[in-house]
Amino acid sequence: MESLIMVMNKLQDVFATVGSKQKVDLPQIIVVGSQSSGKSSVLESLVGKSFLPRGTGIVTRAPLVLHLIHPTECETGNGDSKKSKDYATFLHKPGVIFNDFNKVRKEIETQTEVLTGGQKNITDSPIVLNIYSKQFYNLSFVDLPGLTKVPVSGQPQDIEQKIRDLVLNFIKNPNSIILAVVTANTDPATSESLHIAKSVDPNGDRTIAVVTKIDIMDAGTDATELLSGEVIPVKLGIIGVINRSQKDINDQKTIEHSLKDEKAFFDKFYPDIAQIHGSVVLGKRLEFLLIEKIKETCPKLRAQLYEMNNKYEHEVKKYKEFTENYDRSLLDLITQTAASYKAGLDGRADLSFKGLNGGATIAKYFKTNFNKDINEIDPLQGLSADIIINVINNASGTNMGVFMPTDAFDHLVKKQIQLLEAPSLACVTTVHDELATNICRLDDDISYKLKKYPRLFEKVNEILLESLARYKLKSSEAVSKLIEYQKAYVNTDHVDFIESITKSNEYHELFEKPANMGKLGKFEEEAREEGFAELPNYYNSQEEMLSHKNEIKSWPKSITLKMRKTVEKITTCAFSGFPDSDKLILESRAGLLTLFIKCYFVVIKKIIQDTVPKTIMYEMVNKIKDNFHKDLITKVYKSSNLNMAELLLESKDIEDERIKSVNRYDASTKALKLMREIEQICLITES
Ligand SMILES: Nc1nc2c(ncn2[C@@H]2O[C@H](COP(=O)(O)OP(=O)(O)OP(=O)(O)O)[C@@H](O)[C@H]2O)c(=O)[nH]1
Repeated sequence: MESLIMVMNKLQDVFATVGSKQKVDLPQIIVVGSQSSGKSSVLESLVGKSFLPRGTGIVTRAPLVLHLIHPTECETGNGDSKKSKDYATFLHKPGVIFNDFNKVRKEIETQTEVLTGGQKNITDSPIVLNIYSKQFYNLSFVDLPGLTKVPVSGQPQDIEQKIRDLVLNFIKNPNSIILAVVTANTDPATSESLHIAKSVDPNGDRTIAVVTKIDIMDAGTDATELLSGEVIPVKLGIIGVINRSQKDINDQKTIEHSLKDEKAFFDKFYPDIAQIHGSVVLGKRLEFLLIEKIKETCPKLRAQLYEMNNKYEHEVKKYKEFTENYDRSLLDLITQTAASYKAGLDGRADLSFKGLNGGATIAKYFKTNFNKDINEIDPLQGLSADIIINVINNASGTNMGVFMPTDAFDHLVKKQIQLLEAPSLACVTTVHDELATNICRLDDDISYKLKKYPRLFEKVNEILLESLARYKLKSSEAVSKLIEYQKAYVNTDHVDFIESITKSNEYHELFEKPANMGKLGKFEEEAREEGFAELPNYYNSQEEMLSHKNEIKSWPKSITLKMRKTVEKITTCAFSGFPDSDKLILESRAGLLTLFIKCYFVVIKKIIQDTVPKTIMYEMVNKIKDNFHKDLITKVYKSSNLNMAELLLESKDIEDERIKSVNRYDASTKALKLMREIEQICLITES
C-alpha cells in the first residue's frame, strides 16, 4: 500500500521538474499556519529529524514539497555506504546525496535565496526535498510560508497579501488536504490557519487540525474541549501534539526523546484520549487520509492527464509539421503574409484583434488628427498688422490707389497656403509608420510561423520598409505638389470663398452695420452727400480712374458693390480733408485683406483635408496593398545575395519552445503511465 503514495510522489515530481501549462490538481497535504505556530516543529516530529531552517521573521519563503520515502532495498543501495543510513535528495540537485541533515537545512536556505532572488521576498517556485528513512511511513507535504501580518525590514509591504495568495493557490486545489496548525495557547477563534482554510473549504470536509503548544497553556486551562472537536469545525480530525520548546531546541533535545516525552505528557494529562493524539498518530492519520484522497481522485485525475497528453501531442505535431515541410510552405507563407497584411488594411483581419487594425487606424487618423492639425493652423500666422500694411504699400508702389491691391492679397495668401505643407507631410509620415507597424498585426497563426524564422521575418520586414520608403517619397512629392497647385492660382471666384466671406462676422461688421463702423461711420453721411461724382476729381485723368474701375471688377461680383461703396466713402473722407485719411484708408484696406485671407484659407483647408488623404491612399496605402505580394516574391526569390539556408534558420526562442513542448509531452506521457500504476495498486488493494 505504501507504494501508492510513492507513485503519487513521482507524479508530483514529474510536474515539478517539467512544469505544466495546465494546472493538475494532484492530491497533496498542505501545511498552513500562522508564523511561529509550530509548522516546522510538526514536520520535524513527523520526519524524526531536525532539518528545517529556523530563525526570526519569515523563515519559510518558498513552498517546500517534502516527500517522506520508506526506501526499498534498491534505494538504500546495497553496499553504498552513503545510502545505508537515512538520507535526503533535492530535485534541483540530481544525484547529490545528503547524509548530514544540517546540510539539508543549509541547502534549503541557499535554494530559497536562489528562487527569491536574494530578497526577503517569497516565491511560488517549489523546493522539492525527498527524505529516505526506514523509520517512517510514506507521506508527502507541502510546507508554506507562515501567515503573517507584519513585514520585516526589506520585505515588501504587501507581503501579507502575497503569502495569502500563495497559500490560497495551493489550498484551493480541491484534491488537497489542508493541515491547519492551531496553537492551544491562543483562542482558536482567532486562528489564521482555520480562517483561511474555511475560505476554500467552508464545511471543513478536507481540513485536519493539528493543535500545538498544549504544554504551555495558561495555568488552569486545558485542551480537552479543543481536542474533543467541540470547538473547531473540521471533518478530518483534530490531533494534539507536543513539540520541542525553544529551550528544548537550544538544549539539543533529540526528536526521539521529544516523542517519548510527548507520549508521557498525553498519558499523564489526557489519559482518556492519549491514544488518539501525538505525532505518531498524526503521521498515520495523514497517511491514511492521503491514500484515501488518491483513490478518490484517481478517475478524475486520469481523465485530466489524458486530455493534457492529447493536447501536448497535438502541439508537438504542429512543431514537426513546420520544421519538416518548410521548403514546400515557404511560398505559401509569403502569400499568406501578404494576404494577412492586406487584410489588416482592408479591415477584414481577425475580428477578435483587440484595438484598431491598420486600415481603421489610418482612417481614424485622417478623420481626427489630420483634420485637427489643419484646422488648428491660424490663417494669419506670422502676419502682423504692420506686415499687412507694408505689403499693401509695396503692392501700391508710388501710386497710393484707392482700391484693394490684388497683388497684395495674392502675395499674402500664397505665403499662408505654404503653412499647410508641414502638417500634410507629417500625415504622410504617420501613415507610413502605421503601414510599417502593420506587419506586427498579422494573423496570430501567420505571425507565429513567420517569427519562427527570424531571418525570413527580418527579410520580409526589410522588403516592406524598402517599398514603403519608395511610396513615401512619391506621396510626399505628390502632397507638396498639391500645395504648389493651390499657390499657382488664387481662385477668388470660388463659390465657397464668396460664401465664406458673406457668412463671416467681419463682413457683417464692415458692411452691414454702419453704426459700428467707428470713425468711418461719422463720415458716412458726408460721403453720401458729396457722392461718387466727386471721386473723378481725385484722379489725374479719366484714364487713371478707369484703370481703378477695372481693378474693382477683378473682385468677386457679389462683393464688388459693397466694397466699392466703402472705398468710395474712404476716398470721400480724404477729399473732405480728414486729417488721418491715409491711415484710415490703410487700416480699412488691411481689415478687408485680413478678412479675405481668412475666408480664402477656409476654402483651401477644406481642399487640402480632402485631397491629401486621397493622395496618400493612392500613392502609398493602395500601392503597398497591391504590390507587397509581388515585391516579396521578387525579392525573396530573386535576390542574388540571399542565402536560402540562412533564411530557414529556426529562432532560438521557437527552438526552446519546441524543446519544452516535447518535454511537456514526454512528461505527460510518463504521468499517464504512473497514473495507470496508481490505478493498478488501487485495484489490488480493493480486491
Ligand atoms: N512548548 C512548545 N513550544 C513549541 C511547540 N511547537 C512549537 N514550539 C515553539 O514555537 C516556536 C515556533 O515554532 P516553529 O516550529 O518554528 O514554528 P513555524 O510555524 O514553523 O514558524 P515559521 O516558519 O517561522 O512561521 C519555536 O520556538 C518552537 O520551539 C509546542 O508544542 N510546545
